[in-house]
Amino acid sequence: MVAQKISGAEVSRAIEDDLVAQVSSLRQQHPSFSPRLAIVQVGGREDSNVYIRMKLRAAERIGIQAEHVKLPRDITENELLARLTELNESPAVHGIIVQMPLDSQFDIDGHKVTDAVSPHKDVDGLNTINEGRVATGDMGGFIPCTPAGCVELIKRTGVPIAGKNVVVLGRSKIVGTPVSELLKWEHATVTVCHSKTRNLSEITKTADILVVAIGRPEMVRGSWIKPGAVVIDCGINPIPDATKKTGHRLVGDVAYSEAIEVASHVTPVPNGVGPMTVAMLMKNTVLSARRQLERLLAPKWPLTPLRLVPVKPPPRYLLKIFCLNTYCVVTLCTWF
Ligand SMILES: Nc1nc(=O)c2c([nH]1)NC[C@@H]1CN(c3ccc(C(=O)N[C@@H](CCC(=O)O)C(=O)O)cc3)C=[N+]21
Repeated sequence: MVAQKISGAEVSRAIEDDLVAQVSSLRQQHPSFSPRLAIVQVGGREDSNVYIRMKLRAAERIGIQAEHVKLPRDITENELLARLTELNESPAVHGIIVQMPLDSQFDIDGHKVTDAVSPHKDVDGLNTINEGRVATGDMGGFIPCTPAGCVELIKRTGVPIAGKNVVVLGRSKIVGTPVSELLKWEHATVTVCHSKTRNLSEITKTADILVVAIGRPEMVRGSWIKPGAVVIDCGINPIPDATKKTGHRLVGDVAYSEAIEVASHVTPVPNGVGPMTVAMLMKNTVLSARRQLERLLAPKWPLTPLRLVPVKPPPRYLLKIFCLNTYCVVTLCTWF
């Protein structure tokens, strides 16, 4: 049996076409409105540059204004957090992502950074609030892009997820953990494996659907895969290849040529999960823009007049003086 290749490139194009239509209908209703995405990069990792370029190009194709906020390697944590606050507060920005991993001179806490992005603009779905929503089955926040792309690809195979045995290799914040939760809420029975898991290949052989995100080139061999399984490969590993102009080529975490002989469906690398990550980021950005527009236009009566006046509560000492005054006046009035 030779597996079917699941083309992420094709599916992501279809998603983009749909987004183009959504953006143009938004523009028709509100001509001055444009969805806007800020991509924050600390330092200049070569792989991040490539991914960001992919995101900028996709945004341009769709009609999303993307802004590449490039910050130096020696930026401090506080400066970075301040920059994120500015973007959170800017009404023109609908989506914010901080490209991971940070290429910083300092030891910046990645969780703190992703949590500094407002949950309303967290189109990467990495804020703890959005992660928590996904974990508890509330899909009303933002769903992380690579995991959302994986689920979309599985659904497009037509293979039902409910009741299936899913094995996820990897427990990262960005892929392994959220993809296992999404599939759990799609009613699969999910096993999560990681670096300390014993008898890995025995467990992967039980998977009807195998999702791999471990970052080791071609680690999953054909013999690890159950015949007829769906295999989703999230790995992107450059390996030296003298025949290429760049001196390297990309391989996944799965040995593709072996998997294709055993599985029913396999995602290739490149043109598998990678383009889906980008498409889902664009989808979340358009969703975020629409939500923010709706919030802006929602009728706020009877609070509207109050909102028009920026009311600041008076300082405590003024309140005290006011109370004391009232007390004196009332007391004096009762005396006379
Ligand atoms: N906060 C954050 N959000 C991310 O979404 C995020 C991140 N950090 N860190 C790194 C990963 C990786 N990632 C990819 C984006 C595009 C391709 C992509 O388009 N890949 C092409 C090939 C690209 C190439 O030629 O190198 C493909 O697979 O066909 C892959 C991977 C986003 N990531």
